[in-house]
Amino acid sequence: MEREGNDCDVGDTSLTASLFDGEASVLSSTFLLDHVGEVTVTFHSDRLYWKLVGSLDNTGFMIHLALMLNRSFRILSIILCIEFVISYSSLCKTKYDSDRFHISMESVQASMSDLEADWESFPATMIRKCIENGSCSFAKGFTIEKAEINLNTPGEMKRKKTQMLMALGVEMTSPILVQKRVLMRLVHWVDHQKTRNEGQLEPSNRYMKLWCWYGGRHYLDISTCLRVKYFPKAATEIKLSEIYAVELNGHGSIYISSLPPAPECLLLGEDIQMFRFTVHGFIRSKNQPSQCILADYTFGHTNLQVCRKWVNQLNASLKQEVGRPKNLLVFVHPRSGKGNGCRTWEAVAPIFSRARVETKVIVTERAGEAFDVMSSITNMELNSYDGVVAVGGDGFFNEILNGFLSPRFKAPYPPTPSDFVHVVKDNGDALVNDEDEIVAETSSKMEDQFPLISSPKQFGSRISNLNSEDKAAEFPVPNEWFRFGIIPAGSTDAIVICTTGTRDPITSALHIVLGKRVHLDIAQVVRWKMTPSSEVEPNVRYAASFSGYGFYGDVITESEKYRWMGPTRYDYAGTMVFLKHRSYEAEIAYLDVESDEINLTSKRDYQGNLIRAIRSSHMSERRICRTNCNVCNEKPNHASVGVCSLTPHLNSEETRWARSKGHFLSVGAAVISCRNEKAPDGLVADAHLSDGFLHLILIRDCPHASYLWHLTQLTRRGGSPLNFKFVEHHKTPAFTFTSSGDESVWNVDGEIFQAHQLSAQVFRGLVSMFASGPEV
Ligand SMILES: Nc1ncnc2c1ncn2[C@@H]1O[C@H](COP(=O)(O)OP(=O)(O)OP(=O)(O)O)[C@@H](O)[C@H]1O
Repeated sequence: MEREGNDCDVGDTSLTASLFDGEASVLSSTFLLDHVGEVTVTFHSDRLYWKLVGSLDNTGFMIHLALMLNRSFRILSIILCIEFVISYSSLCKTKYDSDRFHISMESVQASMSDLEADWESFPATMIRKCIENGSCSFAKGFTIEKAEINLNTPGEMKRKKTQMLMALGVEMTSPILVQKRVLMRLVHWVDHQKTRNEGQLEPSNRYMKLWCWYGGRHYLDISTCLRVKYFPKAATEIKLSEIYAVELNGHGSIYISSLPPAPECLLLGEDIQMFRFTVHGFIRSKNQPSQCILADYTFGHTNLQVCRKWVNQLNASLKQEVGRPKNLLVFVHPRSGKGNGCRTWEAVAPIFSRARVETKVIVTERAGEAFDVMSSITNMELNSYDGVVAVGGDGFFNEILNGFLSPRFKAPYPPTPSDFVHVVKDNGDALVNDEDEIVAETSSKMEDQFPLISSPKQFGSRISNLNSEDKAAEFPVPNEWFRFGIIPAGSTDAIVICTTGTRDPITSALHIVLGKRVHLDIAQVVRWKMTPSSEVEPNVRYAASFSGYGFYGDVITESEKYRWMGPTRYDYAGTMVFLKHRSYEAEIAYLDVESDEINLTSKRDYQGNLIRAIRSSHMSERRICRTNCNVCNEKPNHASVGVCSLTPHLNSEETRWARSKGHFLSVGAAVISCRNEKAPDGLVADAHLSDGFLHLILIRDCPHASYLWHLTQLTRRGGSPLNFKFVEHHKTPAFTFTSSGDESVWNVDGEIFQAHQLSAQVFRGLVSMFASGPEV
């Protein structure tokens, strides 16, 4: 086989951080493929290999010390630092030979004479010694590698060494990228040698591991070194699934750290001009595992073809990654949250362009625009997208969701008890989205001052548009392929926190371009209203996170008056509403579903509800929703098809209507946990993204102080907001609500919805999100 390339060494040169909006940092590591010393790349004409050895430079060392000193255990830190510095300096004094063999272990030093006497016999001698002595510990990824690494001798000598290594049977034969792991394998020469004949060593394949490198001379796994824990900023291995882009960077400078013996020279380095390519990936924040931090690895090589080959091969592999979007529709709400919508999009847009995801961006100019676009877009056009991205808050996402579902999702209205006042003639069979109803909905929304629809005329034109186009192209809902993404820019961002585990635009953007997928329950909330002609008029709204009446409705109404305050308006409005302490009379009927998990007590009186609440708070400790959540992935027992498969708990044989009646400070129905920065565990810590249940939380009228205590519990991590006598918590697939006397309004995903009579149900996993659930 023609041996076309070189064995190249790569030096980790710089770790720079730049802040993203004060929340996430962008990390950039630069590696260099050349004869520098730390990372080896063995390049064959048909296959590529490299080994990366990360380095902790002096800056990293100093930062590490500073961080340690900053911690509260000062004395301990100082002792450790002293130990560290002593060990560090002693390590720095270790000699190494002129061929840059980095020997740091005594057992290896014993072989120095072999090495110095006859370099070319060194690998063979060393390997033999390893076998004979059984000293694999020092040989592991260590000694022999260095024989390979040390090919920075120019000319004839290098060729000789190469030939010798090949003669030793160390030719790399395993194709890279086969295992969907990349960058590439740490070639481990001595691992399996005992089972093989001496002299016939073959490399075993290991995932790339970055060996931290102290002082330019010592290969040490720093995470265990000197009893000081160090987590390198660069990933220790990168899976192909974690790479979102690879691109050629053209000719440019690469900073190479110097590798002279003296430690002070580590600060020195030089820029070398060469061809470069960058692998864009991410690492996880060590404090917050859900948060992804961009990590770019830039490689340089003097030969452009080498870079091209790498880029092409990596891109070819990335193309085979399933589920990655290619074309997205993006809505940007410029005034969302603190008015950062556009800036947020600008910050993440490069991630999309690097990943070669096409985006059609619509910056909204008014409330309701995203709804109009989503509801009027033809199915044919929608089919050309892999999903829709909302750059904004929960309310904005809700608008897009409603625009998407209203004209397309055909489902029965929620079930109601037989005495529910407005039983619709075809209760259970009616489909919510016929044209007449959409028009009726329009007028109702106008009445509510809900801003989704600008004018009935405009909506009328949408309907005719749908009529002609929809017949041509089908757009099934639920739709496995089509997904929603949220780049958080709002005031609360509860949906994004629950689906990605963090409130970070970079993480959300990565979840989108990497094609993550998680199913999300959606609540259908129907307001029933008598028209002047005495007809019952339903008005449907979909909610992805929370619908609340009373306190929650009053807060949203009040906060709208203070929108100019930005996100602080919720605190201000919340305080005002809390001080008023208003309760509202209502009757709630909910479907009580028999299930092992949720039927915790047979008592259904007031006290019984208390017991249930306590037990369910215990449950929450055990079954928190997370990435690959077992509860969300559980298949329902009932094998139902079509829309019925979305309401598995309604099909359960053991269902009955239970009721609660009285004065309530609030009535809330949470689809998901609704975690946010104010309520770190959310309203319901054990709510799941896709279990087909609503969490009905009824707060009965109670003394002011008790209510304050309940609210305080909400703001605490590990608090028990449901563990109160006046709190009822029911896990249900459907409920109805009827108010009497003075009325509040409903707050549906942060938007006002007026309803005196309402029925609701949840559709399990109705939509898919570009997210993977929280890493908890
Ligand atoms: N260009 C616009 N101007 C004014 N309002 C808009 C515009 N675009 C969208 N909206 C409306 O603003 C409402 C609130 O938006 P959004 O949810 O993004 O912000 P927020 O209320 O600050 O955040 P959160 O919902 O997370 O608390 C949405 O319901 C949407 O209808």
